[in-house]
Amino acid sequence: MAEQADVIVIGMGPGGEAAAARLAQAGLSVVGIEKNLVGGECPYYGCIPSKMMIRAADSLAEARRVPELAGTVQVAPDFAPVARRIRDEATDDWDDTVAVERFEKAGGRFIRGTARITGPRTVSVDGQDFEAARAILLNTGTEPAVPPIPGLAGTLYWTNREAIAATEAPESLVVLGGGPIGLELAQAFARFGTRVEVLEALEALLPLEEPEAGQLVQDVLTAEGIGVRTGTRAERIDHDGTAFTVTAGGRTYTGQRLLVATGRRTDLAALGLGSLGLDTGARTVPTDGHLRIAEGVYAIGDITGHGAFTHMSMYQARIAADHILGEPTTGAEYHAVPRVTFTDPEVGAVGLTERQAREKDLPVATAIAQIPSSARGWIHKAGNQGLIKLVADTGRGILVGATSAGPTGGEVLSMLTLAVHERTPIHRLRKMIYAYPTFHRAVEDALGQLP
Ligand SMILES: Cc1cc2nc3c(=O)[nH]c(=O)nc-3n(C[C@H](O)[C@H](O)[C@H](O)COP(=O)(O)OP(=O)(O)OC[C@H]3O[C@@H](n4cnc5c(N)ncnc54)[C@H](O)[C@@H]3O)c2cc1C
Ligand SMILES: NC(=O)c1ccc[n+]([C@@H]2O[C@H](COP(=O)([O-])OP(=O)(O)OC[C@H]3O[C@@H](n4cnc5c(N)ncnc54)[C@H](O)[C@@H]3O)[C@@H](O)[C@H]2O)c1
Repeated sequence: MAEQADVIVIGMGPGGEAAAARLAQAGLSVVGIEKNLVGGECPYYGCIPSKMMIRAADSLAEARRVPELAGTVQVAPDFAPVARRIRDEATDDWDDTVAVERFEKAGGRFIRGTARITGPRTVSVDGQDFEAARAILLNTGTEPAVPPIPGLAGTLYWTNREAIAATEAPESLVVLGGGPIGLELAQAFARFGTRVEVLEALEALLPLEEPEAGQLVQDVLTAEGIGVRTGTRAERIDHDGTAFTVTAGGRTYTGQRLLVATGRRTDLAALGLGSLGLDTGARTVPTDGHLRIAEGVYAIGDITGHGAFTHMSMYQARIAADHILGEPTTGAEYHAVPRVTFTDPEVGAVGLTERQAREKDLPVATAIAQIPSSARGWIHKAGNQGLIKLVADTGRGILVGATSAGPTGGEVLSMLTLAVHERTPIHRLRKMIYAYPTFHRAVEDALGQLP
């Protein structure tokens, strides 16, 4: 006999956890099922601990800038406080007791296990059956995608999970993948003294973002002593018990550790989506405006393919929960998705890149302002690399995309996110007052270059 609930939440990543708690607080009976840790990738292996590592690494980089600005300083990196902070403050030693109790206090029923959908309303968890009267909500996220490179399987390579749990910075590290995970961790470890090589298969770092941003990050990483090889796909991995050797493009790269940061994968087949008549071979699930994938079945987060970000998971959770509760909701909009890669300089972006805008056949104009040429960038001096790039739709006279790279580039992004989200006319943006001397005044410089 299946146990009844109003809502069954499968996978409690950031959005699933938030939606499950909200629905329970609203008085629905909610079963939340999680096979690993409540909260998902972000608090235990992703955003939060990686940003703690980056915060510490950036403090070292700032200290190293002192000679150019303010005298002398001796820098002796120690990874122990970072590892301790990640273990004690971020992850509670990878223990989710507090999160489980928070959900239970909200009125939810928690089940630890791997769930599988068995029908439009039914779910099975390791032999235990549940039936949802109102909705099933999927938030099962992604796992590291490990490419089938000869020699890799069976070695003790790192994914983000092992890198985040590191107790010391390795002497040397080869990073496969020049996306956000690879670059954030490459720079953080390098600033602690690790000798780092980054191998990226495509011709640019951060290939999904503007090429100017990828080039900027490549220049900065190279200047910091990180080896960056673009257009370099790993062909073979050897491990002799102490070091990894990666063969790529006729050369070899050696590291005490190997970080595989080559993207993420979903496993929709294992979730039982076939029982809903959905394509189990797909990497993501198509959702309607209210995040439904079938009548009474909702999906949120990375599996929806609208951007693998915690803020996307939380945004979609709000809409799905509103809809399940029958509250008014306008549906999801994706024209102004912000994202920030927390390298130094931070690379923030929103909406379309120039290439995406041209692929949509929009009448496109672009403008770039360099941060070092702005008053604040010039004052800032050491560590001032960055740029603002705007992508305008000249037909509608609005910004459809923007990149903000630089010191606090992710914070400067906020005004650009608002402009793209609200489709604010460019002539209105030009009439705003921009505080002097801020980094965001470079936005005004770039606006001035648009036709
Ligand atoms: C190193 C790193 C750094 C990142 N930094 C940032 C950042 O700075 N900012 C940002 O916005 N994003 C960042 N991300 C991305 C972010 O972590 C994810 O987008 C975020 O966690 C949202 O994912 P999700 O909601 O889809 O679910 P996830 O967080 O992936 O959680 C899904 C949960 O579902 C569970 N699950 C899966 N299948 C089942 C099943 N069948 N039964 C029961 N449970 C199941 C899993 O165990 C997991 O706990 C980072 C990711 C990584 C790896
Ligand atoms: N700050 C943030 O918001 C943040 C930080 C980290 C991760 N994330 C999220 O997590 C997701 C996954 O990040 P990611 O960096 O793993 O994935 P990604 O897909 O963005 O980047 C992976 C990179 O690896 C390269 N690659 C693939 N196979 C390769 C090979 N064999 N050899 C060398 N390079 C190879 C790809 O060309 C790509 O550039 C991102 O899409 C992002 O949404 C976000």
